[in-house]
This record gives sequence, structure tokens and C-alpha cells, in this order.
Amino acid sequence: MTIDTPCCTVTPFYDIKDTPWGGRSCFATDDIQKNTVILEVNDTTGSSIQYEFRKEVCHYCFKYNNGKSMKFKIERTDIEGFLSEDNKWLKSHLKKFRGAGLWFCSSDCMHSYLTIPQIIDLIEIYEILLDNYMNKLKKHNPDDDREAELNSVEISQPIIDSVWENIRIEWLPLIDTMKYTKREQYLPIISEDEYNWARFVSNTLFHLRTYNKDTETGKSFWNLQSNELNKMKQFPILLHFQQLVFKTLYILLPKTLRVDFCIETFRHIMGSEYGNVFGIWQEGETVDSRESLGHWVFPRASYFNHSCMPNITKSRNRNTMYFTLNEDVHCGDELCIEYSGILDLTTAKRRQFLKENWFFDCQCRKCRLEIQSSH
Ligand SMILES: C[S@@+](CC[C@H](N)C(=O)[O-])C[C@H]1O[C@@H](n2cnc3c(N)ncnc32)[C@H](O)[C@@H]1O
Repeated sequence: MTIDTPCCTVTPFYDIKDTPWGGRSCFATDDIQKNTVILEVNDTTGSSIQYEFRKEVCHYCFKYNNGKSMKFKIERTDIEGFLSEDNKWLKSHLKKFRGAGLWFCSSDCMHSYLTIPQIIDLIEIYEILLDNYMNKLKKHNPDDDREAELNSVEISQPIIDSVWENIRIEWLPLIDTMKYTKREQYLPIISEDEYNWARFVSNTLFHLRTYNKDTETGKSFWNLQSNELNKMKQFPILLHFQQLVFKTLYILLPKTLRVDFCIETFRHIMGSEYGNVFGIWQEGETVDSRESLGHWVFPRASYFNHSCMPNITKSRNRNTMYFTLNEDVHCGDELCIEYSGILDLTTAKRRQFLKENWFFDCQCRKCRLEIQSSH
């Protein structure tokens, strides 16, 4: 994937430009006053709630009620009227509908979710994945005994590329020639994490139908930087894990979502998630005590670099994120957020954290000054 710059016009408040220190970054196009909201986004291309919080977080507004289960689940009767000819699997499994692994805080949120155009296609794949996961839950997962082995494989770009090339030339043609019933025998047993990632990728495929390459959100998404190699070098097991998620989706995705599904799209969804994702945090709590409920991708907001002295504060209200200036800025100033709630750490610890978790040597103004003054 080539990275272009500038990728698109996200807002009149800033331009996205190349920097010598940290890829592309955002620069104010004018003097702008403190407290100005320079970006407001609710156009996520993919979101996921952590498995352990799946019943405790509203899948529409992301409300979390201190560990209490959400009361509203979709029933068969709520979706019957939405089914089309394309939702063959869901039609034939409607009697056993489990609720697609979705919980809501109110009937308003549930009904707002159901009015998202063609949401039935996403509900269908969620239900298929849930059904597959539950049916295999009691089977032994061979990967449970192989974690150390899978985490010790060597990782390099040619190795990653050749694994995917093998899937392309051997596994895909094998599956493509089989009848659907036979393909099921090739479904891998997946873990809770892999199930959750399969949901995240499905969610992204669903949103990318709306945010196609002609939209600002779509353009921003396809231009996101991928951190596939860095992340896999740190966690080699991810190479295996991604193959299982890909194979599961390749076999299970219904027609409605499989049109644009291919190895390249899958790798970009996963690779750009590492390093561009925002946490969905519990609202109203301090940085130290809030729960991390899940994560989501807002491509238009993914061009802010990190600074240890950020001039933007991030916040969330329901399913919208706001980026607000916390100081006056001048035309040409770099506009930065902070990535991980680490501002209280010492320079060395902050930089180590960013290196290990975000794979970069922080070149922000504060780090540069602190390093210079320590010499
Ligand atoms: C969310 S993206 C930000 C946009 C990115 N610069 C780009 O061109 O796509 C995060 C990546 O930007 C770079 N980055 C962000 N903040 C940085 C900093 N303070 N110093 C160096 N690189 C930084 C790192 O490569 C990081 O993985």
C-alpha cells in the first residue's frame, strides 16, 4: 500500500502535510482560539467491544453502567421485516436467532441501531460468527498448547508476504472449488479473541460499503499507515491468528459482505488498526480509573501525531469523538493529540512506552527539548 500525502481535505482548520520527523501530520491553516472543536467524527469505519464487556456495553451509544448487563437484545421479531433475498443464512436460522451478540442500554438505542441502512447484513454475519463460535466452544483448540511456539516464529516482510501468497495460490483455489457444506470442514477452531477480530473485520467491511473510495472517510481509510510488520515483530503469533480470522471470514461471509473481501483488504484492515485505533473509554472517569471498553477507527482523525505536550484534547460523547484545542494556536503550528495517557511519566519511560506500544521514537517538541537539555 502506497501512502500519499496530503490524503484528503479533512477540515478547513488544518492541512495534512509530510514531516521529516513523523510521517504525515496536521498543521493549523490559521490562528485558532483555545476551545475550538477542530474535528468532530462519528464516521467510524470499524469498532469492536471487548469480549469481556460484550453484555455490559451498549452497542449503539457505548454506554457502560459499571458492570451491569444491558437489558435490551434484538429478538427474531425485530428483524423479520428487514430480511431480504440476500440474507439466506439468517432466514433459514431465524428460529434459533441468538441476538447476534449485541446488547443495548435502551429500546431507543436498539431501534436506532436497527434503522442503520442495511444493518441486517451486519447482524447476519455477527449471528453466523456467533453460531460458529458457540458450536465449537467445547472442542479443544490446538493453539492453546502452541502459544510459545507460535510466538517464536521469525517475522520479516518477505515471510509475512509468502504466508499470504501461499494462502492465495493454495488455500483459496481449494476452497473456491468446494460446495458450501464441504467448506465448513476447513473452518478453523478460533479463540474468543479471534472471534472478536472476525466481528471487527466484518464491521469494517460493512462500513466500507458506505465509506467507499470516493468519500473523504474512505480515502482517509485507504491511506492509513499500516503497522503490520512492527506489530507482528513484537507479537509473532499474530501472523497465525490473522490467518485463522481470514479463513473463518472467507468461508463464512455471506454474499452481501464478501464482494470486496480479499487478502489485501483484510491485511489493510488489520495492519492499519495497529497504530491508528482509538480506545472506547468509559465516560466520566479519570484516565487512571476508566475501563477500556473496546476500540474504534476514525480514519479522518488518524492523521494527528502524538505529542507529550498536546494542543488537542480528545473526548467522546456516545458514538462521536471530539478534538478540541486546549490552547490558542498559530497558523502553521503542528496539531497533536496524546496517544496513551502517559504524560505523567518521565521522558525516558514515556519514550520507551511509545516505542514498545506504538513503534516510534517520539520526536515531539517536548521530547526534543528534554533530550537537548539533558545533553
Ligand atoms: C495515527 S498515525 C499518525 C499519522 C502518521 N504520521 C501517518 O503518516 O499516517 C501514528 C503514526 O505516526 C507516527 N508518529 C506519530 N507521532 C509521532 C511522534 N511524536 N514522533 C514520531 N513519529 C510519530 C508514527 O509512525 C505512528 O505510528
